[in-house]
Amino acid sequence: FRKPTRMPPGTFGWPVLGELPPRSIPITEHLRNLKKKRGDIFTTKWGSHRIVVVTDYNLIKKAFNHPDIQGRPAFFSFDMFIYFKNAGIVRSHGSVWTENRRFMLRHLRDLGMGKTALEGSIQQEAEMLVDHLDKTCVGKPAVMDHSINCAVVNVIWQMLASKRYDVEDKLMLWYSGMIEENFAIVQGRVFLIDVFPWLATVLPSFILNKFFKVDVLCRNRDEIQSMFKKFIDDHMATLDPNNPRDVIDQLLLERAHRDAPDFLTSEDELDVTSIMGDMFVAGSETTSSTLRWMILYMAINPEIQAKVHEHLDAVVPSDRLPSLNDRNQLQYVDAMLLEVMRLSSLLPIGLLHTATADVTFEGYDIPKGTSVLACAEMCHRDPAYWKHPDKFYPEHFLDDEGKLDGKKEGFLPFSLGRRQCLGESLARMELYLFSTAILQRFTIEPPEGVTLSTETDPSQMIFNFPKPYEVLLRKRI
Ligand code: HEM
Repeated sequence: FRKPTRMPPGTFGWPVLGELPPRSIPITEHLRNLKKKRGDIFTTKWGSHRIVVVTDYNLIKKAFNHPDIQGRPAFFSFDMFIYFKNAGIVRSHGSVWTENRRFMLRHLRDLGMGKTALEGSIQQEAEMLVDHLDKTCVGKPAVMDHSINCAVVNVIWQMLASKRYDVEDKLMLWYSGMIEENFAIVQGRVFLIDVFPWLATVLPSFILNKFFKVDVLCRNRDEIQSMFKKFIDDHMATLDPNNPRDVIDQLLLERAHRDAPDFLTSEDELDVTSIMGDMFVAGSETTSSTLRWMILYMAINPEIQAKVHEHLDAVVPSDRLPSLNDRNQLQYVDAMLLEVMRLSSLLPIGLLHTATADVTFEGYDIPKGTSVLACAEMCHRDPAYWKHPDKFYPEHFLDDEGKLDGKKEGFLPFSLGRRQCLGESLARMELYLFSTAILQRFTIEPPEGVTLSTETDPSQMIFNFPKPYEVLLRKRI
């Protein structure tokens, strides 16, 4: 229970409990309080997990590039989705992670991530989204949720399985509902099992189900697994090795070299379904929540919205959607989007890494198995990097000549280093194309008499999701 002296300053707190973060204040505020007493790098303990917290941008960069700080902690609510095996990308480690990550990066590149090949499918979704909002939300207070999720999820469906679903499609509604339910459970009481993993083995199943909703998570996981398996079987039955259609085809062709062409080992099958699940989970709620933040910040900052409209109107004719070709002339819009990501800090503490060997870092010991936590939101609000840390100020990302400066010190919404977000280019492209399509068509306002707030729920530690809100859309073109 006692912290080894050569670990960074701090304490392991109470026996068994450690120093659990209070759920009544935001996690960044809690860590900022500890930093004041302990410094830029310090030790804490959440239940059974020893954690080294890194608050300084340059130290985070160094830590997350360290080859032995690339593992993931064993968290029940994460690992149950891969049946406690080493599979997929987000939660895998060692050679499984290296191979799967390399595969996905290569194929996303081949499919044109960050370039123009995906542009058409994102624009198609953007057009359907604005048409849907036009029909259902104009002129009255409306909640922006399912249709935005649907547009973003369709981009992933198209990329993985050459499929898309309408906003009212049963499968889309079922899938979105299930993902929403999983996020709510994972950010809730199940955190206690994450930090005290032994609870899962000692508590009777009726308590695990009643209080932690473990049965709901397991049911959702198994249903998603069967759906993915069906897609894999359909792809296997129609696969043309000379003409791969999508990521599933590419994955099957890659795995087929290992065995017979129409056969996947159960290990490979779990790996393929886990990669699919990772792309959906990591790539949908993140992007759609950032879009919801953008809409909220635009409603709250009408002068900035007016400036975005001015830039869009000057560059893009009203009879077509904004495209990647316009992007160079719409640097203010990109700066606005980066500012949305800075202030919202969707993943305030990123995803935890783990030391896979004993590491010496900055003169301190980080024993094997210790987690390393990067304080992204703290960097995003640090006055050392930002002129107006708590203000919505797109100029943070523009130089004196109004040119975009997107690689700012202190900015890490996609994390840094070897495990940096794999979908960053895709996410940036989606945020740009969806946001410009929405802002070209609509003006966003708070409903009359309503003051919108950017406050988040402090009990949600992993994601800073915007609280549900309503806005008023007015048609511009
Ligand atoms: C605004 C949108 C997004 C944000 C803010 C975001 C942020 C992040 C962050 C902070 C991490 C953790 C990196 C680390 O462990 O250090 C991450 C990992 C990851 N992201 Fe994203 N992400 C976004 C969109 C996407 C998209 C669109 C995809 C793919 C379709 C994606 C796929 C992944 C994957 C696979 C990982 C795990 C990487 C690994 O463990 O090697 N993300 N993301």
